[in-house]
Amino acid sequence: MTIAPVLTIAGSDSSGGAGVQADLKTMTMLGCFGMSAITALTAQNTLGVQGICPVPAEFLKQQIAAVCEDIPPAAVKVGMVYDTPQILAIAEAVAQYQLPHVVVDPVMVATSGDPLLKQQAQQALTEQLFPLAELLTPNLPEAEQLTGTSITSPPQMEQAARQLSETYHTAVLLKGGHSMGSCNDLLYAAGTATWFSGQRTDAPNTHGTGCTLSSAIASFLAQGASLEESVRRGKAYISGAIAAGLSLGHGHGPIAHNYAILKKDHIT
Ligand SMILES: Nc1ncnc2c1ncn2[C@@H]1O[C@H](COP(=O)(O)OP(=O)(O)O)[C@@H](O)[C@H]1O
Ligand SMILES: Cc1ncc(COP(=O)(O)OP(=O)(O)O)c(N)n1
Repeated sequence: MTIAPVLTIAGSDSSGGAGVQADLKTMTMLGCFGMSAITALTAQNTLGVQGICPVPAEFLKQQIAAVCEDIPPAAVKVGMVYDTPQILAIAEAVAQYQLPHVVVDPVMVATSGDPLLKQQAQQALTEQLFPLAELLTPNLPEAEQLTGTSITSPPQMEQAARQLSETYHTAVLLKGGHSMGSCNDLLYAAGTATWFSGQRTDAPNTHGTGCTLSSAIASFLAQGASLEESVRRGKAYISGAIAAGLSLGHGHGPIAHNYAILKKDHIT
């Protein structure tokens, strides 16, 4: 029996909705073998982030080496990274192990408003990590911060995705979850813009949607799908997991990663 191994390099979310926990659930549900190198422990729930305990860069490197020297991943998702030494360690590992299909979710601030990346590390993230990615998956606030522009319309989304793609020589999926209307995402790859439309589910429970989408795309890439097909299937998975209507916690609750095997009546 063979199964595509996928590595997530990301932070731990104690409440299980985002970060490494969301990534491993996603990879498992999509038929991959999930592996992890943890950048930070967060004390977090649906109301916000109460604490962050970063992992030393040397130990992060040791985790990545332990995985790559034994079970080489077929794709890698990079999520929350905390500081510049961690970013340099990841960039070094990507080069050293020639890691394939690197999907970088530029997590800067949680939806709760809590910062997850040290402010001084943004330059290292864009200069060291972005150019190594096959795909970047910013949300609208992240794309606004990265381009220094305001993005409030589909043409502005196209302009921003193109700017990021040309600056960092990589494909960009600009996610529309933070827009007011439909949840349409834009893939800009090799000079071509492709829209992936999505109906908005009118519910506050979207904790971990970005983590889930990026690890779903990495999972499909690991299984040999093209970038466009991976985004299409990732979008279908995230839409179903949100629409399932899981309701947990007192704030922005998590989504149902295992919706495909749950009976609707059992989702509370
Ligand atoms: N309420 C919603 N209904 C349907 N899809 C959503 C909703 N919120 C976000 N999405 C989708 O979830 C994915 C993650 O997007 P987004 O929430 O913008 O990212 P992030 O979690 O990084 O802030 C995108 O495909 C987006 O369109
Ligand atoms: C440990 C950890 N990593 C990433 C996030 C951000 O998750 P994301 O899916 O981008 O969005 P929200 O959950 O903030 O809506 C996180 N919260 N924790």
